Amino acid sequence: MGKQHQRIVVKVGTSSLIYPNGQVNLRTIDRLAYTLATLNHQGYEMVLVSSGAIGVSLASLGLTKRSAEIAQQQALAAIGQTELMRIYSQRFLDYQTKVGQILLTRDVLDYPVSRQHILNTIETLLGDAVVPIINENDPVSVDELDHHTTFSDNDELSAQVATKIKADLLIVLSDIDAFYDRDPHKFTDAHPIRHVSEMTPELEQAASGSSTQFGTGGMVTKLRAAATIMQANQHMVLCNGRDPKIIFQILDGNEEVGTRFGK
Ligand SMILES: Nc1ncnc2c1ncn2[C@@H]1O[C@H](COP(=O)(O)OP(=O)(O)O)[C@@H](O)[C@H]1O
Ligand SMILES: N[C@@H](CCC(=O)OP(=O)(O)O)C(=O)O
Repeated sequence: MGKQHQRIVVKVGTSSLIYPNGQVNLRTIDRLAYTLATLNHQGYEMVLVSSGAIGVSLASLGLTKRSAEIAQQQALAAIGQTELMRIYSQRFLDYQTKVGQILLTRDVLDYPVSRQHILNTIETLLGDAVVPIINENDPVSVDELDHHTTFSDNDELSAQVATKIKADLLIVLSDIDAFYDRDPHKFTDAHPIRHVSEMTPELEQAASGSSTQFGTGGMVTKLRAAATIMQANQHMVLCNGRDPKIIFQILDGNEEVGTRFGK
């Protein structure tokens, strides 16, 4: 790895952005902004796929649990997305970097015309050294019989974006150090796997769902994202988002950090 990676997509999950007590983790968000802005100044093209709209909304409303009702969740996302972007644009501006918001549904990337418009927008933002911040457009994402607009998860969304914009690397920041041979939150003897060069049924069996309060997809969706990336002959690193400065180590070629997916 190293400097040949010029276009980087970073995905950050809710469990990195929200403390277990429900408060917004401003420390991580600040370090994320610092890291991406620094790399942007060094000439990397940085794209951020950020979850957290619902988590930030729950925090601002003083709630601890998301409602099971779809319309309620969509309303929460509508409230939280503006707050999330307010925090990001403020922090990135502290580091002299502008951000632009892009909200996507699956159909937008599936249809060639809308896909091309989105790609043009992202290219233009990157050309102007602006960091696109992408999330699913939750208030309009629904799965009905003949109308599939949802990504299963932001892990999937980040992999779709990374393949469409031909990113050199997708970095998935989670609340866990690496992909393990089984869920380390359930098994204390789990071992980290440092490099995955091909998907196997054993690896798929090792991945289970989220065991945190606010995360959604767990390792299952991260492994699916990795499969999408590897099919496109691209690369992905899964690592701990506690301190996003870990991204510097990854780009410096430190192979002891997280799990690398790809040849
Ligand atoms: N094989 C595995 N290796 C690592 N983590 C796993 C594994 N299987 C399940 N997990 C769980 O996946 C969680 C991360 O997913 P999730 O909570 O959805 O986070 P995020 O908000 O970052 O998307 C971990 O905290 C862990 O409990
Ligand atoms: N679009 C949702 C995120 C859904 C999601 O994929 O969350 P996560 O598993 O934390 O990456 C939100 O912003 O709350």
